[in-house]
Amino acid sequence: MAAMERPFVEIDGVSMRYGGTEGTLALKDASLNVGRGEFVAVVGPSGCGKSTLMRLVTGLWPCSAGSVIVAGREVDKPLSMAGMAFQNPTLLPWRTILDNVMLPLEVVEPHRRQLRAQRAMYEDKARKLLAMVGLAGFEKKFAYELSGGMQQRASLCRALIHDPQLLMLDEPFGALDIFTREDLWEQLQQVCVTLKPTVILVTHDLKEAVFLADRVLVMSSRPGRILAERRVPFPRPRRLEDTYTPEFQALVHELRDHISAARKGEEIPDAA
Ligand SMILES: Nc1ncnc2c1ncn2[C@@H]1O[C@H](COP(=O)(O)OP(=O)(O)OP(=O)(O)O)[C@@H](O)[C@H]1O
Repeated sequence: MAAMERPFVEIDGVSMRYGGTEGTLALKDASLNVGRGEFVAVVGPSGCGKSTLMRLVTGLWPCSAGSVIVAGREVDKPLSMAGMAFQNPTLLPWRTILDNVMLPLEVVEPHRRQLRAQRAMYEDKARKLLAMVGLAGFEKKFAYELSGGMQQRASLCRALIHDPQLLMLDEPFGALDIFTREDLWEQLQQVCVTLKPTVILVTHDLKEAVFLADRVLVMSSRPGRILAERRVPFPRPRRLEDTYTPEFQALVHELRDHISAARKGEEIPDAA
């Protein structure tokens, strides 16, 4: 039998308290693993610690207890290998869209070293990513000239430009209308099928979680920990029409029941 591959992200017994011993306990004894190339969605009640979990995995905050290991290494500083996109696209207003997308290349090695000599190659790559999300022709525009959805697509390209092995998405489509959001789900799915990064997506949208993820993890109310997980059995590529099937809707409802129970501090016994 082939040896089991070590998970790409290993979170073991992590606790996190903001603001000293009397501060807010955001996470308590949270554990989860994510396989290399796996797409995991994290859902849960508001304020349960989802964004905190993202900050720990990317090394933006240290954990108070437990360990976070990514690609076999303990995370003890910000992870440059991760690509990140958040609810707010945070594009720099004085840079063109192309230059915004290329920003991580100025920071992350080995790209930083190679950028000057290979600028044309990197620009070509940025253009291809922009084209993949429907932004061909907008390279020289500034953020204020783009709609919110277009800015969000550009921020997704910026998260992907340095071929991140790990993609961390914290409600990246939360501020968008449903049509733009669904459009971006399909584009993100396409990007993931092509580039195969390991992805952790935080979302409040259960349909989004089931459409995109290989596995959905449900967190408890604060202090957060993983209460339940569901593997999403639907084959890829998934189509928006699939979201109307009884199987898809049943899974969304099951996750909703878990979150309702979590909000009341209850736990649904695992049927599996
Ligand atoms: N910088 C901070 N300082 C102090 N407390 C914080 C800080 N960031 C988050 N918290 C607290 O930690 C808890 C978890 O916050 P977090 O943002 O991780 O939750 P979340 O699940 O992402 O929330 P939401 O779903 O509403 O976005 C909350 O009670 C929040 O008030």
